[in-house]
Amino acid sequence: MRDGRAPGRGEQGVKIAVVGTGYVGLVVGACFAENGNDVICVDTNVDKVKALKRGKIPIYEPGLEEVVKRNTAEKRLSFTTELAAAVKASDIVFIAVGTPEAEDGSADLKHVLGVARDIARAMDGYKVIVDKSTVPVGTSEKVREVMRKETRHPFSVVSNPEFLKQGAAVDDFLKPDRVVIGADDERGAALMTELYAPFTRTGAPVMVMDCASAELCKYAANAMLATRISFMNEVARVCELYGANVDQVRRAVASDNRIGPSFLFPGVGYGGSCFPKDVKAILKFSRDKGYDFRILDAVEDVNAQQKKKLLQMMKQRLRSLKGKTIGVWGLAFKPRTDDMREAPAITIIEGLLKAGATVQAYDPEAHETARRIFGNRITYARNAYEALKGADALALVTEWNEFREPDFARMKKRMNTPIIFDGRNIYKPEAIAAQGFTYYSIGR
Ligand SMILES: NC(=O)C1=CN([C@@H]2O[C@H](COP(=O)(O)OP(=O)(O)OC[C@H]3O[C@@H](n4cnc5c(N)ncnc54)[C@H](O)[C@@H]3O)[C@@H](O)[C@H]2O)C=CC1
Ligand SMILES: O=C(O)[C@H]1O[C@H](OP(=O)(O)OP(=O)(O)OC[C@H]2O[C@@H](n3ccc(=O)[nH]c3=O)[C@H](O)[C@@H]2O)[C@H](O)[C@@H](O)[C@@H]1O
Repeated sequence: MRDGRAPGRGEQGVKIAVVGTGYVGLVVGACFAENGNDVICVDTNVDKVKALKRGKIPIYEPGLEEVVKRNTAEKRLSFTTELAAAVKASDIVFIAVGTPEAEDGSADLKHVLGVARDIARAMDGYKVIVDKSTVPVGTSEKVREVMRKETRHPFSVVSNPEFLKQGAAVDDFLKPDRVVIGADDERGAALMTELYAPFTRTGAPVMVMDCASAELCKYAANAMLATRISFMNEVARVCELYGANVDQVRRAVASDNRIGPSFLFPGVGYGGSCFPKDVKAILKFSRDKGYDFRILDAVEDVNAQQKKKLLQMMKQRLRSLKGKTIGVWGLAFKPRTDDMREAPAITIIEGLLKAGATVQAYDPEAHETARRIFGNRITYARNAYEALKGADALALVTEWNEFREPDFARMKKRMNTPIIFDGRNIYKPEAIAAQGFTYYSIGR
């Protein structure tokens, strides 16, 4: 302990280390500091740590820069590559490193278990080791085993899955719907409940359970949300076959209190770093025990088809894509992030290029990420209108706010032919037709 106090919340808050300073770790570290705790963020990426020390945030996440800068200035938040020193200086150590998809679809635990081993080697007394990364059921036990081999000091292993969404991460973390704490001993559970007390003043429940249940909560929640999306994408397909309007169907279905409105928007399929890999992982660890999670097989399959949907629509309506110029609005997997992991835009753009089209793309935040994927195989416009210069059609892939009410006359002037393929159903078909555009959307 840095000041000899018992672990837990004192006048200075809790001493915390967060290992892994990515989309989750940086938000978690900054927000715990915001609530008065003393946080050291650790990452092996030297450039990232250097940049953070200079106050440069490596990702785009609304509101994060302000929280990081304030807490760094007030010396509650610091950054390092030295894991051992950070562990020694902390009572609670969060593991927030990546758990990418392995070749067989399982979550690759090499980073999590490697960090657990390094933490154990650095221990100098009782610590709570908290797994924040999304990990399959049974991982807490694996973490315990790895650590027991390396240290004689006592420790608690806690599973504390994270439910934040990119683009709203700071808000989601500061005002969670619930906090899940998986703990197999009371000491760890009590310290974690105390740590989260300031986040649950508005009445959000802290749910304490065994580690296995906590680990499964995360996958069940993500898989349920992914299921709703694939379900509505299938409803949209049926709407197309019968000339029904998926917007009207969605609103009516959503108004049932038992169903609710969230995550029922049809589109170009779900992307991001989590739904695709987490659906695959739950399928895999269910199958490992001989259980076939059939619904999720379908969810995955529907999503893979849906990612190609806009491309198929363009191929069908424009006849040939060879030699055509397509303006693409939106590259990130969702608005308010620069992240393109598993983004539908990748499938769509690769398909367009393969078919011989030229792509002029615009995204408010994701150009740097996109350059690492496409290099100069596409062009990056300075604004939404520039992406339409001489375009034979617009493909709207991500529903950034700035695309919702564009200057249609200006768009038309820029385009070769005024055709819009809307992958997110953000425009009203009648209104667009009145502006003189030919308009195609999903399930309407
Ligand atoms: N991105 C999201 O919105 C959410 C992600 N999660 C889960 O949180 C975990 C982390 O995800 P992201 O933050 O998106 O990943 P990320 O890839 O953005 O960040 C991971 C960070 O860990 C660092 N790292 C890797 N090995 C390390 C080591 N040995 N020591 C120190 N640092 C190390 C990397 O350099 C990187 O900065 C994953 O399990 C993910 O499924 C959970 C909820 C939301
Ligand atoms: O485990 C995670 O990493 C996180 O995964 C998702 O968060 P995130 O991937 O950041 O973004 P979402 O808002 O869930 O969107 C995921 C994808 O679904 C798509 N989506 C979402 C909602 C909808 O109605 N339709 C739809 O196609 C989005 O466009 C996006 O591609 C979950 O919402 C978070 O609760 C969870 O913590």
